[in-house]
This record gives sequence, C-alpha cells and structure tokens, in this order.
Amino acid sequence: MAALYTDARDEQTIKDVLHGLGTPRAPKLRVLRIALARSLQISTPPPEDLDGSGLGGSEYALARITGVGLSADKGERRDYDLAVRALLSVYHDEDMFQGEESERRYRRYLQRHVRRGLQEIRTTWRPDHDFHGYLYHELFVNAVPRPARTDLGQEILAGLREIGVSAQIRGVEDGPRISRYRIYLDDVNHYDRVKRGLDKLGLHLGLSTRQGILLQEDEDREREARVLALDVPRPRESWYTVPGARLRDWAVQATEVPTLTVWPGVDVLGEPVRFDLAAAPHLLVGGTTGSGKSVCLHALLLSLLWRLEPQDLQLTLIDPKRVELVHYAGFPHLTGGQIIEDIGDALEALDGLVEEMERRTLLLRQHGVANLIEGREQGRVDLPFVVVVVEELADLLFQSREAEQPLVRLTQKARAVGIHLVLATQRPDAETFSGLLRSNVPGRIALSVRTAAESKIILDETGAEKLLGAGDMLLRPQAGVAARRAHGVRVGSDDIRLCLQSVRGRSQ
Ligand SMILES: Nc1ncnc2c1ncn2[C@@H]1O[C@H](COP(=O)(O)OP(=O)(O)OP(=O)(O)O)[C@@H](O)[C@H]1O
Repeated sequence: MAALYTDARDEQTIKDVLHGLGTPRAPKLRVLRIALARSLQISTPPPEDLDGSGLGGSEYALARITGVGLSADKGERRDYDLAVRALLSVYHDEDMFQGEESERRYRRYLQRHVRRGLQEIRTTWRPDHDFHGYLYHELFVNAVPRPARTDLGQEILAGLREIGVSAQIRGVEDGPRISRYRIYLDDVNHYDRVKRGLDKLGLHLGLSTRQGILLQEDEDREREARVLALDVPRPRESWYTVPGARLRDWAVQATEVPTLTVWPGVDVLGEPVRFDLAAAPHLLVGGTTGSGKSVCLHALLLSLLWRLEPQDLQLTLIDPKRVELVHYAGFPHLTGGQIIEDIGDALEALDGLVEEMERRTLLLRQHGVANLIEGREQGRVDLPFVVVVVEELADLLFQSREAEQPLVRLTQKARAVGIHLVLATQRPDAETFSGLLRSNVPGRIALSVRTAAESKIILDETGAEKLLGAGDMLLRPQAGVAARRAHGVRVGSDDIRLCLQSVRGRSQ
C-alpha cells in the first residue's frame, strides 16, 4: 500500500526543489522530508482534503519517505520511521505505534503533512530564488543562533563618527528584512545630528537613497534620552518571507479579538501586527504597481475568512481589472454569490449598499442600539458585518465618476451599521483619492510609492517612498495614531484555496 499520493503540482515542486538544491538527480525523499519538516512547524493540523491521489501525481511507498525497513548503513536512506512516528504522535497527540488503525492514521497524517509542506514551499519560494537561503530562513532562522554582525555594527559606528556622533551599540535584533540596532549616544546632544545625518549614514553603508535607514523612537528613550534605535535594511538575499500559513495560525488561534480583526503582516522584528477593521472604520490601501497591494488585500480578506462564517460576514468584492479577486469565487460569503467586475453592476451594488445602510440605520434605531457591534453583543440584532473591497479605485472612478457619490456616503455613515470599505489603488493622486473620501477614510496602508507626494496622499506624511517594495508597508489603521512599519504576509492563491476548502468543511 502506498503511503503518499501527490498531484502534478506537488511533483513539479519536488523537481524545482531538487534543482534548487543543486542536486536534480537526488532521491525525492530529500524534498519530501523537507516538506514534512515545514508542515510540522505549523501549529494547526493539515486539512483532510490533502488525502487521496491527484491528477498527474505519483505514489510513494513508506520506505521511500521514512526509510522503514532499511538497514542502518545507507546514508539518507536509513530507517527513520520510528522518529517520524514519534514526531507525528506528539504533534497530533495520538499513539501511532500500535495496531492497524494507528498505522492507517500514521500514513494519512504523513501524507497530509508532506503535501501541505510542498504547498507551503510552492507559495513562499520562487524557483529563481536561492533555495538554501530560503530553507535557512523558513526552517531555522528562529531556531539557531544568529551569525555575528560585528561588521555591520562596526560600519554603523564608523558612519556615525563621520557625521560627528560618538556612540555604542547596545543590541541588535533581526526581523524579516531589517535589523534593529539599539544605539547609545555618548553625548545626549547628538540626537539631532543622527536625525539629520541618516541619509549620509545610509550612503556610508552602501544603501541606495531609496532604502532609507529609519530612526525609531526607542521605548527606552523616554527614560533615557541617549538611547535610540536604527532600523537598517539588510540585503535582499537575507530577507525571509512571512508565509500565508502564519496568517492562518494567527486567525484560527485568536481568541477575544474584535470580530473584524485583520493581520496584514509582521512588524520589523517579526511580531504579528493586527488591527480591527471595524474601528478603522474604512481603509485605503495604496502603492505603486508591483508593491504588494493585491497580496495585502488577500491578507486582509483571509484574516476575516479564516474566522468568520457567512452569517457574520458578507463580502462585496469589486474588481474592475478582473484579475486579483477571482480567487474568491466560490466563497459563500460573497454578496450575490459573485465578484463584481462590470461597472454597471458595481454602481448598482454601491447604490444597494447605500440603501442597506439606510435600512440598517432604521433597524438599529428601532432596536434601541447605537451601532451594530452593540446590537450583536446584546443579541438584539443579528445582521452580518459587510466588508466592501474595491480592487482598483482609480479604474472604478475612471470608468464612472458617479461611483464616488455612494462611496462618499458610505464612508460618511456606514460605520455604525457595520459596513466597512477597503479601497485599493495604484494611483494615489488627488483625483482618485479626493478630499471627501480622504477625510472619511482614516485607515491607511501605504505600500511603496514612487514619490514623497504620493506617500503624502496616502498617509498624510512622507516615508512610503523609502519602503523596500514586495509587501513592505507603513500602516496607520486609525486617525490619530502614528504610522507603523510592517512587512506583509505573503498570501498566495494556494492559501486562498486552502481557506475555501476549510470554509466548505466548516459548513458541512
Ligand atoms: N508580503 C510579501 N512578501 C513577499 N513578496 C511579496 C509580498 N507582497 C508582494 N510580494 C511580491 O510582489 C509581487 C507583486 O505583488 P502584488 O501583485 O500584490 O502587487 P500589486 O501592487 O498588486 O501590483 P499590481 O497593482 O500591478 O497588481 C508578488 O508577486 C510577490 O512576488
């Protein structure tokens, strides 16, 4: 009996990884074991839909994966079966050593883990990128001691000396793309010199003017005016991505967070960043083409879809470009069961939402509650939240300026009734994000943009022109709070597919 069935995409991944390892002819078990290790890092069990064989796949006997029954002198073909069994027993908290039934479960779990690991690799690694570097960061970066960074630290101190600042390094922490150096100034009056000299320091470190060093107000600074933190971008080869599976873990494990909590990414030190979309209460996501805007929208949407059932969340997705949101076809949360692509349908949907807003306002008043959250908490109203996503605001307004009016009305009044807008654009200009929308859409996510002026349109401040691209963002979830740097979760179509399967599983 085979222990593992793959499909054609798994087989392609195995091939790509063997090439990535520089050993195209090596046994496939290498990749299968890496995939197993990758999956075991995820704290939620792999889904059942990874059982069974797929089109264009292969079959593997247990001996080809764990080496069961092989003698001890065959290098990587040694027998690791007991070790794998023990790992899976601990992970699933089930005994996988005794009896036929436990044997069946062992093989099933093994299959699910290996296939999930292959999926993870597929969505987070690109075959033209270095696989060894990827492996290091995905599997080990949090588990092994960091290499010494004395060189970069010394460079920073030398750069500071060049701008007339004498200092010491008190510590360094590595995030996905940035290292944060905690600096202690020998002279308390040198803080402004550092602030003014950041570009020079960047040049000294060989960074382009676009990849700025950012000065963070260190939390210790209030107590200790000599302490500051510098966020220094690392070379691209040393970045690690934040895979979509992590978002799933945050969302699935979250307890006692507000209903519309979203996790767009992690902070510069790798800790998850979250905010409540209902408190935002509307959001603009802006960034130049290729900055990671669509991936960011996927992270926001999956944050909601991993947790909320259709009776709690309805989605209106407007995608005039007809590319990015197609993956959500099939989710039972979609209002009207489909994604809106046509401009006429979009106008109709927006007008319908304005009517829904009026209807809800009346209903809440009749039930004597101030807003939907209160109504739901008190059990007096059980309407779902509605999240409206416009994939490209500029396209929508270009095709019909009329769309602006219902959008403005919704942003002005829909908050209390639980209707929230997420507007995305790759053209952050005054025409697209007009004054009326600006003042009523306080939540902002800026991905990288070309100019400081574009950054100001999105965030009301400069800074986004210095972001590193590929999901690097400045996040200001609500008016009146400071913008925060974050690196987006890399959500791919596979993550969306997995979520859809889970939603279908939940509804059965
Ligand atoms: N969080 C992320 N982590 C790693 N890479 C990312 C991330 N977000 C985006 N990228 C990379 O950037 C590419 C472009 O992302 P995306 O398609 O979201 O850009 P976009 O801003 O929507 O572009 P467009 O407006 O042209 O559709 C992705 O294919 C991916 O390679």
